Amino acid sequence: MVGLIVQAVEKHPAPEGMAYTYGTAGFRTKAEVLDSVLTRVGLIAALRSRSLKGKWIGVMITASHNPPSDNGVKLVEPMGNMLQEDWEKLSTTMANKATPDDVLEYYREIAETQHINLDAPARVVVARDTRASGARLLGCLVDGLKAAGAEYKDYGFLTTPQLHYMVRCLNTEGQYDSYGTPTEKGYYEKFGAAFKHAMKGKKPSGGLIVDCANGVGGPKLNELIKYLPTKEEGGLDITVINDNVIKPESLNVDCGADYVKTNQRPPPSSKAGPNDRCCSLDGDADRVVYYFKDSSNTFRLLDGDRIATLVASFLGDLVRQAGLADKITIGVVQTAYANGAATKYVEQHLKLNVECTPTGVKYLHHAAEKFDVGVYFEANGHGTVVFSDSTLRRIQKHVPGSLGQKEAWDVLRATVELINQAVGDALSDMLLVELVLAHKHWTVNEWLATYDDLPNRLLKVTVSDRNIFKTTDAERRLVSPPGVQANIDQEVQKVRQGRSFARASGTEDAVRVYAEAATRAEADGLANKVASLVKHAGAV
Ligand SMILES: CC(=O)N[C@H]1[C@@H](OP(=O)(O)O)O[C@H](CO)[C@@H](O)[C@@H]1O
Ligand SMILES: [Mg+2]
Repeated sequence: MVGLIVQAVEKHPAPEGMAYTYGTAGFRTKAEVLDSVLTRVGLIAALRSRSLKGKWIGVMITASHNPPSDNGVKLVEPMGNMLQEDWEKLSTTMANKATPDDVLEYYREIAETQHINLDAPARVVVARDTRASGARLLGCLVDGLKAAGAEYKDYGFLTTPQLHYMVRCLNTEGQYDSYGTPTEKGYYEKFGAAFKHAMKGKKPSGGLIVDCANGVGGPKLNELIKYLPTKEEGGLDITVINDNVIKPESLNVDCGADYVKTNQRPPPSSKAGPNDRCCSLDGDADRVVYYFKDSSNTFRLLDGDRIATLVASFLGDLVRQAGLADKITIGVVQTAYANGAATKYVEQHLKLNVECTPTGVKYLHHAAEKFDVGVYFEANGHGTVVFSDSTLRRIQKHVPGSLGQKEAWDVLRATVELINQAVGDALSDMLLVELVLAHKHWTVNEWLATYDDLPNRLLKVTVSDRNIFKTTDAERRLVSPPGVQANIDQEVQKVRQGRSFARASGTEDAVRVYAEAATRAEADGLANKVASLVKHAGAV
């Protein structure tokens, strides 16, 4: 093994002057400087699996919504969760080891400090999105896996959530909590059947246009459609657009969830008419946002906040109608970027608990796990619903007291199956939204009418060192640099329904400023004021 590790690391030398960090989205940067990282990640994945007695660990090669020339890699824990924080640190240190000897030494050090038996089995499952650099990076990863003596399964192209699904299925195979069959067909069958069952013959209103960002979600959605009830059977009428994976240079270019959310407009290629229901996935299909043009041709976005409120209200209704209201509590988890109107709607109208966490799916997921049913979404469309084990048992064991209760209970159980609980999944989330709209007999207009978003603005400010901006209270207040928060508070007081905060981005070299207020002019004015406070404070 020693010789093999040295050989693999020698084959993929680390470029000089690079500092890699395992961040919110794993390692992510220009694809051309990632070879050495992938080989080292192969070693880390093997160690992580060995530390968990040979449980399957996932490795996904993707850079999600980033440009085609980027790529990235992230590790997936056995139940399909994001990598544990202490292993993020080990991964970062390993990725920055320069020479084969340094790598080998650190490999042994991890084994010693983590009490890992290096002869124990290691199992790793791998997949990638459709980027041109994916095949080469897979080769670098496999060199690391082989050198560490890991058994590995390569699923080829998958969406990120599909890979999470495989990991969870492989680790629960044959157990009481078996998640499903660890094959692509198994994934489509599970979610297709759950959708059909939960729909209970309800008819969707109108068709759905799905923009797949020219990413891996395109071919996977085209496959999933084969497992859904057909249009003739009263199923969904889905039109797939931007599903060209033959030209990887078109990935995320003028299309996809990030484009739509950031630019607040449909992809230029969209031919949707007024009130046509549209949604966009991102490049690895773990995010989705809905939108439409209203009768006066105004663009209307239905983002992650809207999906969370829609789903929470539906689950609340089902739990009540099934006679489970006093046994199951539902909570909604958001970040500070959630629109204030969405938070108010959940608290005052849906009468559910809301928790706010720092940015990053791992924080939301963790907070959601504390509720019986935790609905979490970032405003940008990444999220899902998690059910605690005891809640799942309570639902299974429930004895409905009437025919009406039984109907709701049936739909509730099928809805649980439809939700990818391992991780936010654009395909499963999309089916969930379609399910709720069909059950409520709602068009996008009724969905939009549930509350009015406060006008808001998100700005990026470049400063010399963003790390001096430190926050508290789920990133909503600055504690450093001193005095800045007091100035922000003063500006917020000057506008109606004002709220604003500044925090250092975890994925870009910038400070993000968010502001919302009663009117567009007030929101823009507040954002600009706070941005200049940040700029000034960051100039030192
Ligand atoms: C305002 C915003 O959208 N922030 C994004 C962005 O994080 P930043 O730390 O804000 O750069 O990337 C994260 C990873 O994809 C995502 O989880 C998060 O929602
Ligand atoms: Mg993504």
